Amino acid sequence: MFVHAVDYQENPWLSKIIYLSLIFFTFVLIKKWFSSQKPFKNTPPSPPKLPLIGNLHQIGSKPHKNLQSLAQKHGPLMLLHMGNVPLLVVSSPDLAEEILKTHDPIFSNRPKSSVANGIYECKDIAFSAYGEYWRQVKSICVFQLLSNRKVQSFRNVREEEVSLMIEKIKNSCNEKKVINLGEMFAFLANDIICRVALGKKYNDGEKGKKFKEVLETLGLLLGAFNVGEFIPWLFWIKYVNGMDAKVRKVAKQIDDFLEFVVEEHKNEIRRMGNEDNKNGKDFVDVLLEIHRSEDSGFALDSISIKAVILDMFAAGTDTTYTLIEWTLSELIKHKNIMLKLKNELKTLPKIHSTITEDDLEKCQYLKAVIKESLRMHPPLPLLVPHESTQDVKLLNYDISAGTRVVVNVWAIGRDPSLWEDPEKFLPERFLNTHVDFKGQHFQLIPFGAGRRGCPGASFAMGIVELVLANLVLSFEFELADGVSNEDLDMSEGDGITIHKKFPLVVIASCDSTLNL
Ligand code: HEM
Repeated sequence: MFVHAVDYQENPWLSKIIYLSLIFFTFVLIKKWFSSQKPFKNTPPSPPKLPLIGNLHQIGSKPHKNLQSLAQKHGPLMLLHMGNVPLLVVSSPDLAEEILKTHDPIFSNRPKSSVANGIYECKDIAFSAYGEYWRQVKSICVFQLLSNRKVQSFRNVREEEVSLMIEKIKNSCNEKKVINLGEMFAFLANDIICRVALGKKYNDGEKGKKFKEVLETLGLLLGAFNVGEFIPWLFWIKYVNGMDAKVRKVAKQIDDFLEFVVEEHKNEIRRMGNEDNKNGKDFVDVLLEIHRSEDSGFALDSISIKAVILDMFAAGTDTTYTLIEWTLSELIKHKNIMLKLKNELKTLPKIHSTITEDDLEKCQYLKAVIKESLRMHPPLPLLVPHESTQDVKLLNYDISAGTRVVVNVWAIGRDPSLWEDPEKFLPERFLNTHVDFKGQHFQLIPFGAGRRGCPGASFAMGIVELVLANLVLSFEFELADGVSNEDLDMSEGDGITIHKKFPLVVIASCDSTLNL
């Protein structure tokens, strides 16, 4: 076969056709290139970003504060780029409602966390992907572990543990001992959750003590920055900087302890012959019952049981104790508010040596104080990140599937267009209003809202109200080292849960006006 060379000069039409085809082809290529670079999407305003890292450098150690400053410049719906990952930052109640109510099903996924994945393969409630598995474990949590009836059934546990703590503080009064209340609240929250979830405190033995320490490490790891989650080709850094090894170690320690607890429960049930013979079922009992039950229609395997139990500690301890610590700190700092609350507690129909939960229903000022504390010091200032599963429009902006979303609850709580004097602690603003934290009023959503909202709010409130009421009624507090109460340092620490930077350390004296 022989192909002739074409003489273009002899055939001018052919050269024109080739020339036009080339122009057309180049035009198509350029268009394609541009559309792959810029999909002509109307994306929300973004701060300028750096190559490779995007806006990662603007997050800092206090993300809620830095994101608030950025939102003040770029608006309440802002798109950042964390390396390769788009991050939508929401800082107004209306937009929070769009995410957590109007488009809730689209935004109910969680981004994959390599730490949670390394512990129980994200089979817990907080980190599992939105889907059938999450729906099943969340519904077990809402209806069988943390329902109002179940929370009520643990009332004696709360009252006993709070009484024990009050006794401990009373004993320190005579000697004018300096006490670290921050630490006491952490032990209290942990002990209550231990008894409710595992059936006993486990704080005497080595295993229990170690578990508390391991949980603290887990909290740090969950809050630690893992660059590989944002810049995928840097995935190997976690192997070099020791993060992967730490996660494996913590995972093993957690599993050793929870496996031991679950086995103990199984043995006890075997000994009794039937789980129904057991008085007062704890969470492990309830989960084992579902595991065994054939008609629940859901296979709860042993990893899921341990993952759900772990969630109760990881999500419930830190958040609850930090709220108690911030609220008491605000009360100590504001003498007039402390007095007003004391007076409300003293007017309860009957003063017991300790207040019980029945009395608390009537305490409107106590409830207002706690709401004000949640407004100013939401324990999780950025909610837990959500992730969109479909493209969606918000305020006419295009939001792509796979975008991470954080709601800056802290910034909403301090927005001067929503709250008068937002930097002042004024519980009165919550008297005579219906504004509550149960996920209906988007200016106050410290527990989130919608499908992914916190299932532990009433459990936590049961503890927080009881502790504060008893402390305020029973004691006067002064700060150690002669610092005046008004000068109490209210700086925030770092981490996903915001604690006080310096724990609340006080000298307590028994309130002389009470006949205790
Ligand atoms: C003052 C105490 C507490 C606060 C402020 C709090 C706050 C929150 C927040 C903001 C979320 C994420 C909501 C979202 O993603 O939109 C959450 C989720 C969760 N909380 Fe709480 N929480 C508290 C106590 C508790 C307690 C005591 C428990 C259990 C004993 C608990 C269990 C959970 C669980 C399992 C989730 C995950 C829900 C899901 O992803 O579907 N929390 N909490």
